[in-house]
Amino acid sequence: MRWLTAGESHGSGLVGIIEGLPAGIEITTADIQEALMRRRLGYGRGARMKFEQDEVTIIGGVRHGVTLGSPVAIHIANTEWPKWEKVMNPDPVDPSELEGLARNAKLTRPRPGHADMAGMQKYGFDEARPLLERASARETATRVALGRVAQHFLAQLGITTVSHTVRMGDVAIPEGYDFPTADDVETLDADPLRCIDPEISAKMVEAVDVTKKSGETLGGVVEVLVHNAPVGLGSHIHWDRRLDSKLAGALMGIQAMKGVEVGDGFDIATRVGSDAHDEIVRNPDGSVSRTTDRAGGIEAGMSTGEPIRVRAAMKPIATVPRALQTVDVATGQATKAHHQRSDVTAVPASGVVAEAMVALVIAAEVLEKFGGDSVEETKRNIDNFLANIPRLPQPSSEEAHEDHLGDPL
Ligand SMILES: Cc1cc2nc3c(=O)[nH]c(=O)nc-3n(C[C@H](O)[C@H](O)[C@H](O)COP(=O)(O)O)c2cc1C
Ligand SMILES: C=C(O[C@@H]1CC(C(=O)O)=C[C@@H](OP(=O)(O)O)[C@H]1O)C(=O)O
Repeated sequence: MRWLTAGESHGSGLVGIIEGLPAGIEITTADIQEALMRRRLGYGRGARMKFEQDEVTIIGGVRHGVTLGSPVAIHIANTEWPKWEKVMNPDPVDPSELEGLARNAKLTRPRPGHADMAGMQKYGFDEARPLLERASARETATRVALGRVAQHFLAQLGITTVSHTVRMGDVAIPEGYDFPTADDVETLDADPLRCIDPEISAKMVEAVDVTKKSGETLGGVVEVLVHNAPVGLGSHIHWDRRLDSKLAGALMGIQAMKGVEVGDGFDIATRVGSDAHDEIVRNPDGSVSRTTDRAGGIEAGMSTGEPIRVRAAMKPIATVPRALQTVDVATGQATKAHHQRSDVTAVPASGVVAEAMVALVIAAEVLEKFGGDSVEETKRNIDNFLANIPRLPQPSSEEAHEDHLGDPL
C-alpha cells in the first residue's frame, strides 16, 4: 500500500491517491466529508476554518460506495480559490493583473518556526509564499480523507482507531484515565478540545482564551489508540520494519509535531524495570494478555495484541500574533515576522490528523502481513493466523504458582 498527496494551501484544491487497498471497503463521499468536518472542529482554530468548505470528489477507485481494488483518488476543492486564482495560478499571469493585489505582496519577513526561512534558502526563493503554501497544514485534509478509507478498511476487520487531547499547554488530563474506545468518538468530537474529561476540557478552553488574549499561541499533546489490532504487525528483524518506528515517523511527519511517545514513552525512562513492562498472564482459554499497557501494545517492533497507544507533542503555532524577531530578507533589516490570520492552537484538529496517519500505517502493516485483494480475503487470513496461534496448556495448580524468578534462559 502506498499513498501520496499534492496541492497547495491556497491552490485550486488538494489531491490524494492511495493504492494497494483491497476491494470491498465501504466508503462514500459523505463519509469523507464527515471526516474532514472533524478536522475543522476544535477550539482555537482561526477564521479560515469557519468560512472555507472542503468540497470532496472521489475521482476513482470506488463504485456505488465500495472500493474496487484500484487506486482511490480523492480531490478536495479549496472553496477560497476564486480569491487566490491570480496569485496561485499554475500558468503565467500578466503582471498587470497582480499589481496592487495585497495577497500577492512579497512575504520577506520569515516567521521563526515555519517553513519560511529554511525553505527560501533551500529552494532559492526570495520570499516565503512558495514555501508556506505547501508546508501549511491545509495538506492534512488529504491525509484525513485517505485515512478515512484506511479506517473503514480496518473497521471492517474489527480494528478501530480513536484519538483525544491529553494536554493543552500546561493543562493535562491526569494519568490513570480509562483509554477511550470507538464508543467514545461521538462524545470526543462533541467536546471543544476533544478531551475525555469535561472538567479538564473546560480548563483547556480557558487556557486557549487566555493565550489568545495575550497574542500568543499554544501547543499540546494528542494520543491515538488502536483497539483490536492483531498480534504480529511490524517486525523486530530490521529497524525500518519496526511498527513503533513507522508510527513515530508517521506522527512526526505531521506539521508542528516535535515529539512522539509510544505507550508511557519518556516517563518509562524514569522507572525501574518492574514498573516499566507489561507482565504476561494466561487467559482461561489459553491465550495470553498483559496486565498493563505501558509499552503501548508494541514489543520489539511488533504489535502484541494489546491496544496500540501513541502520542504526539505539537509545538505552539508559529504564526504568533505577538510577532517574533526576524530579518527582512529583502533589506537585511531586523524586524518582526509577518503575521496574518492564524490558529491560536490546532491541537484538537491534530488528533484527527494523527488518527488518520496511524490508520494509514496500521492498514499498510495489516496488508504487509496478511495481504488480500478483497477485505474478505484479508479477514480470512487474519482469522486463520489468529486461530493457529497455539493456546497455552492448562497448568497444574502448583505450576501456576511457581515463581520463575532467576530461571536461566
Ligand atoms: C491542523 C494544523 C493546523 C495548523 N495551523 C497553523 C496555523 O494556523 N498557523 C501556523 O503558523 N502554523 C500552523 N500549523 C503548523 C504549521 O503548519 C507548521 O508549524 C509548519 O508547517 C512548519 O513545520 P514544523 O512545525 O513541522 O517545523 C498547523 C499545523 C496543524 C497540524
Ligand atoms: C487551512 C488550514 O490550516 C491552515 C494551516 C496553516 C499553516 O500554516 O499550517 C495556516 C492557516 O492558513 P492561513 O494562513 O491561510 O490562514 C490555517 O488555516 C486547514 O487546516 O485546512
